Amino acid sequence: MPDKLKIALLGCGVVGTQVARLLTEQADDLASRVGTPLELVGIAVRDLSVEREGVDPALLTTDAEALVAGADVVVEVMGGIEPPRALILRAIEHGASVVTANKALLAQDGPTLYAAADAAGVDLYFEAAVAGAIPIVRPVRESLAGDTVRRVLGIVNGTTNYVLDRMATDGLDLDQAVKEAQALGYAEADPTADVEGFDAAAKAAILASLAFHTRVSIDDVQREGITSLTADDVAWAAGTGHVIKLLAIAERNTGDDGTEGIQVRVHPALVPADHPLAGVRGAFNAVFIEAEAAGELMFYGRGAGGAPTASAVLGDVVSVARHRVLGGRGPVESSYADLPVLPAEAARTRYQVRLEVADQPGVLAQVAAVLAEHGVSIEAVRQTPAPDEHVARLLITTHAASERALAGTVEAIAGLDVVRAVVSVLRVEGA
Ligand SMILES: NC(=O)C1=CN([C@@H]2O[C@H](COP(=O)(O)OP(=O)(O)OC[C@H]3O[C@@H](n4cnc5c(N)ncnc54)[C@H](O)[C@@H]3O)[C@@H](O)[C@H]2O)C=CC1
Ligand SMILES: N[C@@H](CC=O)C(=O)O
Ligand code: NA
Repeated sequence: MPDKLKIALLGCGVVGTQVARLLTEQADDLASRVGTPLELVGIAVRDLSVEREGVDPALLTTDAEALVAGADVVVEVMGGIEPPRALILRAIEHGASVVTANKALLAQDGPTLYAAADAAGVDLYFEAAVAGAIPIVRPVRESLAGDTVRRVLGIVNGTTNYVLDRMATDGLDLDQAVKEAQALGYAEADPTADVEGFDAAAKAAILASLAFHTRVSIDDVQREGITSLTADDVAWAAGTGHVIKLLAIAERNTGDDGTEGIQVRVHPALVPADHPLAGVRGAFNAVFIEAEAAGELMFYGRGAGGAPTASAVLGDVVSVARHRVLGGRGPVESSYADLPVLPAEAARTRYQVRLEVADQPGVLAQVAAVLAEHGVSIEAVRQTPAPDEHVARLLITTHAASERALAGTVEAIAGLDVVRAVVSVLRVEGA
């Protein structure tokens, strides 16, 4: 048994500071759980002069390469693609186990890192990369390894969930709610990765790879953010018994030509108010899984923040450290299925389409005819009063239709003389 394990920490920001704190404060407990002491031997930072609360300045270094070369376990919480990618590969080359929270890197180039870890026989763990503190990587990779996952629906971005929640509860518009999220430290100064769905898309790619035993990169994920949503959309959703959530969706599906594959997408969707995901408020995350034998499962908790994310990182550190003490490595994600990622247009969903039309006889028949021509079946139509007596507002809910059919339908409806505006088109999920 090694007399201690040397831990190198790369990055000392929101997450890294908390990882350093927990490694120091819980040193005795961690040593007991692992079977040998964990010694934090250094922390790679950009700027040595920045004061970091609770962090021993003597541990700081700007030489990340040298730090990595001497470590047993490397914890990467720098973020971004380079230098983390090169440093992780270097750590693996030196025989170190790696723990990372870097979803952007894993979603872009995970297979290179997994292959390197396999070749070197070391662990590469990343629980914090998906839904922060929520144990989801390990349950999907290990606990559900004997089952067949059909579908994963996740609220995996805390910033956008907070923003949508504030729009729903207090009628804030998007900009106001984003500013609030920034003030509370949820959103970055540049919130693009959150509000445009890139962060959720990276997590969707990782989750889909694990759930379906295949390889999905962020480029395979159809992505739409929340920036086109208005306070009116959110209020309408409530009026129809729904809440709007930014969902990461990964599901098995069959393409138009009968090909079995998967679809992975991120977009805002109407979720029925009685669905478990509808109750996920504020900056919380949740992942809802439908598996053949297990049925429905939901994992809920904090998906962001220094301490919650550090909790997931430390859990991984203990796991990989235990493997080093006992010899060998832990379970890895299996990737054998080689399921194709099906084109987005073949995805089938129910939709709510809101229209403003001329309030005159025959309008409904014209709109219904267009839907019928495109093979889109209507589930319900509701007419609501409009401020102008010559205008009617229609809310059409469809049965499941393909994205392609719906897009053609909406284009044709927008071209009708009697249609003043297509106010919104939203998918309905989880019904
Ligand atoms: N903050 C959160 O709530 C969560 C973060 N993550 C992931 O954790 C990672 C870290 O995130 P945060 O701590 O929020 O970021 P941060 O920006 O607060 O901290 C990153 C730290 O790494 C340092 N750094 C960056 N490049 C460096 C370089 N070349 N050399 C030396 N130091 C360098 C920065 O100076 C900074 O101290 C990211 O991959 C992020 O996606 C994952 C889940 C939640
Ligand atoms: N920006 C993310 C946090 C990290 O995963 C979020 O808002 O959820
Ligand atoms: Na997690």
